[in-house]
Amino acid sequence: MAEVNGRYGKTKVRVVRVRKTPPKSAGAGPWHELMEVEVETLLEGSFLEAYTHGDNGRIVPTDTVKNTTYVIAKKSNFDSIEDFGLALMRHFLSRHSHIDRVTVTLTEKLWNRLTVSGKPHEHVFSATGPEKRVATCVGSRSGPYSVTSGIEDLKLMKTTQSGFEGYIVDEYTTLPPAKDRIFCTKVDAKWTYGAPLPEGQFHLLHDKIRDSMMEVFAGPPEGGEYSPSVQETMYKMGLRAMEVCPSVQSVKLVLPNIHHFPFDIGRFGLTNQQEILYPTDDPSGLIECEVTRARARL
Ligand SMILES: O=c1[nH]c(=O)c2[nH]c(=O)[nH]c2[nH]1
Repeated sequence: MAEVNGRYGKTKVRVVRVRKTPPKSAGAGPWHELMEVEVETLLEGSFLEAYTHGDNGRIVPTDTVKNTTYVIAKKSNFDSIEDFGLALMRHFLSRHSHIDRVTVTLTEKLWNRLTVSGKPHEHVFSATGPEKRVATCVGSRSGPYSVTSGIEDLKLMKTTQSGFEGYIVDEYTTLPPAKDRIFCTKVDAKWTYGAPLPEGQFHLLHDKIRDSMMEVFAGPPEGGEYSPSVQETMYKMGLRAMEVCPSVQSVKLVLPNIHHFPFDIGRFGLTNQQEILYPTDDPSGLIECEVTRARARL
């Protein structure tokens, strides 16, 4: 005997939504808002006879999943990818009683409103990147809905106030201790909200959490703050995110350490105080951390 489990849906559904609202001032044109998002929706439920017997009677076609993504984009007046994902998830759970669980994963490519002659333009935007906003919304019939939000591909570099010393030295160690080095990384941060979900607030919270983590990475504007390792800095970033947003239950960070080696200009009679460097993409350090809120004692 064999057991079967399966889920299916549509991936890489690309949606651009232009939200059109009335002019902000007399004589101005309508005010547009732009969102570009790639959506993946996966369904689980009582349709396994499609796998075992070729019976498609309980299959919502993946083509319909794609079309529904565009319809919900039009019908639901969402402010954030999280609210879009929740609307899509709720649609499938309420429409089809045999669907038990829906997972919607959204990746937003960011656009900035263009400033022209010092004024924000009503309907012209410039692409930013490679930073992306991401979210995964999971809804099951039996349990609470869950939302994990995050940032991917945000490249950061700190040109001082970082070092790495005091590590294990053995016969294979060549790394010199550093009191001053470059700290360059590409932030992948994911945080999970607890119940009740902050629906309608995700956009604001994203900015608040992102800012709080950037503040920790950077330190104060004058003088910054010394980072003794990627490990310590990312732990503090996770802690701060939970501090500024009480509904965040855990934060997971994955930070590569993108190495920048000082180029040896000493050979030419010049000194190099972390001024002339060569970056290497491969290999990089890869450092992960998950910080979870301690449960209150009963
Ligand atoms: O912040 C760092 N953490 C490490 O674990 C490590 N290892 C290494 O070679 N350089 C660094 N830097």
